[in-house]
Amino acid sequence: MPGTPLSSPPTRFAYLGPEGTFAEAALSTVVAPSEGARYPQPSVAAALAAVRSGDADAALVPLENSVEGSVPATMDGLADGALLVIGREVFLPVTMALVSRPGVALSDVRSLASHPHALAQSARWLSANLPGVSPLPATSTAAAAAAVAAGEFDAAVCAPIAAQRYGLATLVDDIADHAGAVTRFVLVAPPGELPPPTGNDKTSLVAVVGDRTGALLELLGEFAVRGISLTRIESRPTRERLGVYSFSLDCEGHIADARVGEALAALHRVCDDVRFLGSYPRADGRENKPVPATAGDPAFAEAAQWLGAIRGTTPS
Ligand SMILES: O=C(O)C(=O)C[C@]1(C(=O)O)C=C[C@@H](O)C=C1
Repeated sequence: MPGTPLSSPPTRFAYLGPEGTFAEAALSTVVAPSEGARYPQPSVAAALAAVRSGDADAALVPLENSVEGSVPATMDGLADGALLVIGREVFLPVTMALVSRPGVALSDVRSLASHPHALAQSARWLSANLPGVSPLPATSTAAAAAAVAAGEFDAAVCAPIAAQRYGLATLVDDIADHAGAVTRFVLVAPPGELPPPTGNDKTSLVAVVGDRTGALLELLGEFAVRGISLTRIESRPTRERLGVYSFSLDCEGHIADARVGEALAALHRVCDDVRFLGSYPRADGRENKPVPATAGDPAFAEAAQWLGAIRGTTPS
């Protein structure tokens, strides 16, 4: 079937670097550090570009966080440019450590940096405990740790592994405002062969709806009438003009399932544009909702046969 990255296993992996990011930790859950080559990139856009140019086979990029929401660079990077398809999702629990050079005390911290998502996840702690310090954005949590090691800032918010990687000392080992935060990463690659259906899959897509009454309801209806549950939906500007949006969404099921295939075909008819971003095994430890008997593959096959018999195209 046309479409997944992982049938010829990727061996060259791009990820949001430098070494010590949460993205690297997520990649290690997909492929052992000893297997394959890893190419840390300065940004999500650069990681996606490395795959599009053929310098890497696949990229592991953050898609959303349970506290801070979606990662716009990934949403937009997958919605635009040459098609990249998700072959796998990874959920990584994230712990935010406050780190500094050895010998620096919390009371010495005058400057601090991290990835905006990490700063947002620790915002309350930082304003309560470092009220005079204005946090500065870095391209990643590990980039902030490396900058602290280089003397550019006094402290960084990063993964505990980044402190080890850059020889930093941990001032406070967990400053996250919400315990149990999780970041969802996706492994993307050029279209190839799809991962086979497992019975517990998700499908991702981006749909651009026209500026007309009921367009979003129409989009949602195509899923609802086929018994398909959505697991995420959010809007992004298309950047064309105000009022025209694309919807990035995940639904339960695999494109090989009749109901999902038919829903996407219906979207293709009613939306201005639909980009299929992959069907892959669900990895958040949850089970897809039971599919009503009227929405299962046998029901679709039986209905197609019934229609074919009426039209005289298949035997009754
Ligand atoms: O900076 C990193 O370490 C990343 O992997 C990026 C990222 C993100 O984009 O959300 C990943 C997980 C954390 O939520 C904070 C930052």
